[in-house]
Amino acid sequence: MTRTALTRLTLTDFRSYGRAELPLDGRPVYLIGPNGAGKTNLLEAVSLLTPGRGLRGASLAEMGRRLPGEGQGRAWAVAATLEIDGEPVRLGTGTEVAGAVRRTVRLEGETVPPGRLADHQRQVWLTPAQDRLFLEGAGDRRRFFDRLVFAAEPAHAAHASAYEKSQRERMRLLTDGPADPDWLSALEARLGEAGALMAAARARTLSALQNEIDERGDRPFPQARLSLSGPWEQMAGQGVATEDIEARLVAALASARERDAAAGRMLTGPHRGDLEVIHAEKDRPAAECSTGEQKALILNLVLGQAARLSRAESGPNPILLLDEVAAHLDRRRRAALFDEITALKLQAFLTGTDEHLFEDLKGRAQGVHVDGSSLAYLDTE
Ligand SMILES: Nc1ncnc2c1ncn2[C@@H]1O[C@H](COP(=O)(O)OP(=O)(O)OP(=O)(O)O)[C@@H](O)[C@H]1O
Repeated sequence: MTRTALTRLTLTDFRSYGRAELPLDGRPVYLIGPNGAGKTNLLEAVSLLTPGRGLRGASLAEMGRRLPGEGQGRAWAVAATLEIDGEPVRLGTGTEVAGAVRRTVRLEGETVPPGRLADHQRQVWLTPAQDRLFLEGAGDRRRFFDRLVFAAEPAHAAHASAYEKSQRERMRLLTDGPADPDWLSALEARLGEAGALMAAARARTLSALQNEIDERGDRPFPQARLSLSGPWEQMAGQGVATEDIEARLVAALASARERDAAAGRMLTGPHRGDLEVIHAEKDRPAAECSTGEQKALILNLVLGQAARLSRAESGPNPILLLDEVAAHLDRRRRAALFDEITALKLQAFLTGTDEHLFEDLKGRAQGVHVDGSSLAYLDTE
C-alpha cells in the first residue's frame, strides 16, 4: 500500500473560481457553504486529477471560468501536490486555450498522457447524480460500477475504450453496406479480447466487493447482495477462463452479424451488462426501497470499495469524494460514516450546506467555508 494524500490544491479560472488555493494536511476535508457556493466545483476539480471527465462528466469548455458577457469559458488549470509515502509529487491538468477540446496533464512539470494519473491516484465518488441509480437505465449503473472497477484496475478503462471503438467501427461496417468479412473478423477478435477482459475485471470487483460488504455486516448501512446480469460477466464469475469467454464472444458476434445489422446495434456483449443490487435484509430489489435506503445502499458499495482499496497490498490508497451525502443520512449513519473514514485514514472530501452536519467530525478533519470564489478554513480543532 502506498500512502497518498493531496497536500495542496490550486484552481485557476476553474468554474466559479478565479484563483483559489487550499493547503491540506491529509485528513478528511468538509466543505460547507450555501447552495451554489462552489462546493461541487471543488470536488470536480479534485476528480480531474484522475483520468476521465471528472465527476460531472462535463466537457472541458464548460469547466473554464465564464464571466458575464464572456462568450466562452477561459483556459483553466487544476494543480495539486500529492504526497506519496511522504514524497511530494506535482500533478496538474487543464486546458491551454479557451474552449479547448483536449486537456493536458502534467506530472512533475512534464506533459504525460492522462492515463498516467491513475499511477498515483485512485478515487471513488458518490454524487447526487447517482441518486436515481437504481431507478433509471442500465447505462448509468454500468458506468457507476465501471468506475469502481477502474479504481481497482486502471487497465479497465483502456479495455472499455478499445471495446467501444471496435463496437462503433463494426456497426458502421454492418450498416453501411457490404462489409469486408476479414475486417469484420479482425474487429470481432478485438471486441472478444477487450470484452472478455472487461467481463473478468467486473466479475473480480463484484466478488471482492461482495466479500467486503459481507464482512462489514454490523455497520449501520443496509447489507447488499450484488450480481451482474450479463452472460459474459456471469461466465467470468463462474470461473470460466478469460480465453474461453473471448472465444465464445468472438463466435457469438460472428454469428450475429445479420441480426445486429437489422437491429442497428450490437445485441450481445459486455456493453449490455447491468449491476443488480438487492437489499439483503428485506430481500427486495434496491429500486423498491425508500430513497434514504437507496442512498445508504449505494454508499455501502462506495465505502466498501474505498475500504477494500485502502487495505490493498499495492497501489495508492483511495481518495473519497462524497457530494451532499451527509445531509441524507440520519445522525447514527453519519457518525458511522465519519468513524469509518477516520479509521481507514481516508482523505475524504465531503460537502454540505450546514456546519452542524459535520459536528461529529470536528477535531478529526479540516473544515472549509466555501463562498463563491474564495475558501476559508473553519476553526475545527
Ligand atoms: N464555467 C463556469 N464559470 C463561472 N461560474 C460557473 C461555471 N460553472 C458553474 N459555475 C457556477 O458555480 C456555481 C455552482 O457551484 P457548485 O455546483 O459547486 O455549487 P454547490 O456549492 O455544490 O451548491 P449546491 O449546494 O447547490 O449543490 C453556480 O453559481 C454556477 O453558476
